[in-house]
Amino acid sequence: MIDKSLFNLPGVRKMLPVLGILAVVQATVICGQALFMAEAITKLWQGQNFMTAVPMILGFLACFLSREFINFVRSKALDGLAYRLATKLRSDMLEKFFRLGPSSVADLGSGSSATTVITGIDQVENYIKLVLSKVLNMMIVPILILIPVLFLDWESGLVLIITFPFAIIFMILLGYAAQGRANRQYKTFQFLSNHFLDSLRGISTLKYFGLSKEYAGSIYRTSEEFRRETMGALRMAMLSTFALDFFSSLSVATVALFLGLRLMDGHILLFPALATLIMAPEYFLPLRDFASDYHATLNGKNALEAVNQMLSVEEETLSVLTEPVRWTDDSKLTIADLSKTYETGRGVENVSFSLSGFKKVALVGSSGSGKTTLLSMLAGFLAPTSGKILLNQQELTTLTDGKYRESVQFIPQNTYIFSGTLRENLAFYEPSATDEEIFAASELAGLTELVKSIGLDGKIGSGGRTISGGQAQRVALTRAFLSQSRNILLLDEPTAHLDIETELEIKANILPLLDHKLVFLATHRLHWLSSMDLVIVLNEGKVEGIGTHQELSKTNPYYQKLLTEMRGSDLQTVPSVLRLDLRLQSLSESGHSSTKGTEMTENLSVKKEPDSAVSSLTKETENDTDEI
Ligand SMILES: Nc1ncnc2c1ncn2[C@@H]1O[C@H](COP(=O)(O)OP(=O)(O)OP(=O)(O)O)[C@@H](O)[C@H]1O
Repeated sequence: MIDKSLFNLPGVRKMLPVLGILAVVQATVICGQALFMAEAITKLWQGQNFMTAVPMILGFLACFLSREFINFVRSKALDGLAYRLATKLRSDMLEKFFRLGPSSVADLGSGSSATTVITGIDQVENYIKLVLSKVLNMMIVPILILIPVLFLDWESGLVLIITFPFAIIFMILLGYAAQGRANRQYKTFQFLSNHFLDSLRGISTLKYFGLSKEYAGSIYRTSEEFRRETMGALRMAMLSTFALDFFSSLSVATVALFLGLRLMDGHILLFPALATLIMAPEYFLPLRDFASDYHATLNGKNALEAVNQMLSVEEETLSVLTEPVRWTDDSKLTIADLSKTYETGRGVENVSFSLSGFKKVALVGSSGSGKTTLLSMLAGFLAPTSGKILLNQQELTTLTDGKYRESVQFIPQNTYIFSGTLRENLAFYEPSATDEEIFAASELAGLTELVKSIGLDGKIGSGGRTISGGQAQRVALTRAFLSQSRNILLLDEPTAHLDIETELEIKANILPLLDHKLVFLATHRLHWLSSMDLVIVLNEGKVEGIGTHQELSKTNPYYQKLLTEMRGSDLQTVPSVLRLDLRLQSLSESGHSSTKGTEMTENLSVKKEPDSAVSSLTKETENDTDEI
C-alpha cells in the first residue's frame, strides 16, 4: 500500500503524528455526531419538546463543522507537503540528469526520463496527498468507532469485527493482482514514451525513406498495448473497489437487519440502535475511501519507484579537482589503458597516450571505431570502465569531474539549440559577453547573416525560429570563439553539416582558435590532418597507431588505407567538375598521367580559380598525396 521509500522523503515522518492526531479527532467527532443525532431523534421520537433536542442538534452541528474543518486542515497540510516534495523531486531529478550526463540519460531512455519528471512526479504528488491520510484513517478511525459501538451494542460490534478482516483480505488479494497490472501498465507507458520521442526525433529520416506510415502503425500498436494494459489495471482497481463496497454494504445491512429485528422484539432501545446504525457505515468509510482512489495510489506508487530508480543510478562523477583546469604549456595528460565497454560489448579498449603542452590531436577511424566514445570520455560525459588518467600529476579514474568540465568546451556532432534568444544560445559559455564580442565571434563562425536577420534577441529553438544543421554548427563554433577561460577544446566533426566550400572557409577561422589549447578533434575529413600535431588512429575500438600525420602516412598501412577512404569521401562532397580535377591530379601523382590528362587538369584548374575554397581543398589533397 505505502511505498516505504515515502518515509525517507523530508517532512513525511513529521506529518504522520499530525495526521494521526487529526484521525483521532475525526473519529471522536464522527462518534459525537452519531450520538448527538441519535439522541435528538430519540427525544423527538419520544414526543419531547423540540427545545430539549436543540442542544443535541447544536452538538451535532458542532461535530459536523469540526469534521469539515479537520478535512480542510488535513488537505491543506498534505497539499503543501506534496507540492514541496514534488518540487524537490523534480529538481533532484533534473540535477541528477545533469550530473549523470547525456550517455546515462540515453541509457535510462530520454522519453521515459521526460515523462517521469513531468507526469510521473504529478502522480507522486497525488499519491502523497492520498495515501498517507487514507492509510492512517483506515488504521485509526474504525478502531475508535468500534469502542462506542461495543458499549452501545456488542452484538453489532461483533458483526463489524468479523466482517472487517474479510474486507481487508479481499483488498490485499485484489491489491496484489492490481499491482501486477499497474506495473505492466507503467512499463508500457515508459516504453511508449521512449518510442514516441524517438519517432519524433527521427521523423525527418522516416519521412525521407518513406517509412513514416509504417512507423505510425508501430506507434499505434504500442499505444494500443498501453490502452489494453490501462484498461486491465482499471478493471482490477474497479473490482477491488467493488469488492470493498460489497463487503462493507453487506456488513452494514447485516447490522441494520439485526438491529431492526431486535428493535421490533424490544431487545434493544431506540437510542443505542440508532447510534450504532449511524456509526456502522462510518466504520467502513475509511476503507471505501481508500478503495475509491486505489488506482491513483497504484500509479503514484509506480511513479515513485521509477523516480527512486532514476535517482539511485550510480554516479560516476568524482569531485577530486578543487578548481577548473587551466591548460598551459606545462600541463600534462596521461591516459593509461582507458577502456569503455557498452552493454553490447563494444566501445573502446586499452587506449594509452601521453600529451603535454598545447597540442592539437585528431581522432580518426572509420565509422564505429570509437572516436565519439573516446571524445566523450575526454569531455567528461562518459566514465571509463577501466583505466587510469593522470592530469597534471593528479590521478583520476574518470574525467567526469565537475571542475574538469568547467574547463572544457565541447562541440558535438549535433549541436543542441536551447529554446531562447540567439544571444543566450551564443553566449552559452560566456554569459557576460558583450554584444560586440558576440558579433565578432559570430562573424568568425560565419553566422553574421542569421544574427543580422533575427537580431540577438530573436528567439530560436523550439517555439522560435528553426535553424538549419549548418547554422546550429556555426552557433556551436560561435560559442567556442567567445569562450576565453576554457582552453581544453573537444570537437566532434565540427564542420560535418557544412558544405565543403563553407567548411574550408570556416576552417580558416577555426585554426587560430585551436592555438594555445589542448584540442581533440574527431574527424572523417582528410584536410584537417595536416593541421594537427598528433593523430590517434582508431580501428574497432583499439588504437591502431599514434603519431604525426606525416609519420603515420609513411609507416602505418591502416592509416594509409584510411586516408584513401577519406580522400574518396572528401571528393564526393565536391562538385562533379572539380571532382574530375582532383581525380586527374591524383592519377598524375600516382604515375598514371598522360600529357592529355595534365593539359585537362590545367584547364580545369583555370576554370575553378574563382572558387578559392575548393582550390584550397585541391591543394591540401595534393599535399596529402605527396606525403603518401
Ligand atoms: N550508447 C551505446 N550503447 C552501446 N553501444 C554503443 C553506444 N555508443 C556507441 N556504441 C558502440 O561503440 C562503438 C564505438 O562507437 P562510437 O560512436 O564511439 O564510434 P565513432 O567512431 O564515433 O563512430 P562515428 O564516426 O560513426 O560517429 C560502436 O561499435 C558503437 O556501436
